[in-house]
Amino acid sequence: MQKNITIIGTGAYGTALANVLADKGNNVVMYGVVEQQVDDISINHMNQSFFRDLKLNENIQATMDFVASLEKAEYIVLGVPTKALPSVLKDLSKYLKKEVVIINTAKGIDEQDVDLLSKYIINTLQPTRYLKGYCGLYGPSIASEVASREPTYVNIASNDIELAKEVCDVFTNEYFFAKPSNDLPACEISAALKNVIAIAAGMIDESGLGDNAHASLLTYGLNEIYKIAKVFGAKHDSFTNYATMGDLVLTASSKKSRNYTFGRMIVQENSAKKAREDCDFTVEGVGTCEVANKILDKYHVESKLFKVMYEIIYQNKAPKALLQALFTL
Ligand SMILES: NC(=O)C1=CN([C@@H]2O[C@H](COP(=O)(O)OP(=O)(O)OC[C@H]3O[C@@H](n4cnc5c(N)ncnc54)[C@H](O)[C@@H]3O)[C@@H](O)[C@H]2O)C=CC1
Ligand SMILES: O=C(CO)COP(=O)(O)O
Repeated sequence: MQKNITIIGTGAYGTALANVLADKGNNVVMYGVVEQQVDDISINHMNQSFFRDLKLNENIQATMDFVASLEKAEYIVLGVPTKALPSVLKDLSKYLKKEVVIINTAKGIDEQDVDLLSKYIINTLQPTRYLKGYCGLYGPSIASEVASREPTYVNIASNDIELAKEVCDVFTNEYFFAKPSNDLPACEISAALKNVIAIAAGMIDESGLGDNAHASLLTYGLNEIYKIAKVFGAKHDSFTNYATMGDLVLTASSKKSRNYTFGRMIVQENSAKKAREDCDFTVEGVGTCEVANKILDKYHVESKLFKVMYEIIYQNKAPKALLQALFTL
């Protein structure tokens, strides 16, 4: 049945998911803060800031009016980067007037409490009494491929498995396949941490270490992610699904990944500081690397990989320290 869905954010992923949901026959409204993107979507049925001349589903509407965008919403997709969530949640708390299901796509960790992002979102919205349920959508899904209607599998994770199944039905169409998971901590911690491994993979590949080293890093990285996710209650069985292994393999191997590309820039410029200054696109792994370091301290978890990535990105350690940490005795 047709659902009323509002997507917050007219960026790459929000737009790709708007297309998925509209192709399924849902009513989709996008809320954006960049006038040129909002106009491009509603007038030209394109979002050329991210997808050049790709034609989007013509039924997608876009607006800069936050209150109007929420009017009919039954489901709200959070399609903004982690750092934009506090302001979006503040506005939602103020303007929500009816019950909604929240579907978060931001891949991050709550920096303030060093805890699950889902906890932060739920705790912020629960006092409104309009939070009907919460899911996270994670998986190997480069936005441009999703927008081009290339086949993609993701997990919809929720503590309420019946809700996860319901939301899977809302998203699944002939090229986008959503599968339910009840392991929110595994899916969301992995979705965040894999971006740091993707930066490391870009560094390893740009250093010309070869495919063996690349695969070794991914294996090492998946084990380190599990070690950290366990602290939040993640189950080992969940580490072969789309949100965990799938997204790690993709993001740490694809030249279309921004985190991976940023890792290559670090080696090209021989400085993470310089790469950060030159980087003008969203790289969630940079912020996540800092919170990951706080997790190691707070929960007394040891991780050579996350530690050295923190030192490289935040403490000016030379990029070659990654190779020394992982590939020397
Ligand atoms: N791009 C991709 O392939 C995928 C991205 N993701 C995740 O989705 C999240 C969003 O990423 P992207 O869409 O790629 O980022 P993006 O950089 O393409 O777009 C971010 C959008 O958020 C908007 N925005 C920022 N603050 C806002 C606010 N307060 N209110 C409304 N809109 C606001 C910006 O105007 C921009 O349109 C990230 O956490 C990312 O890791 C997940 C899967 C795939
Ligand atoms: O998370 C992603 C694919 O699933 C997108 O990765 P990047 O943010 O590195 O482009």
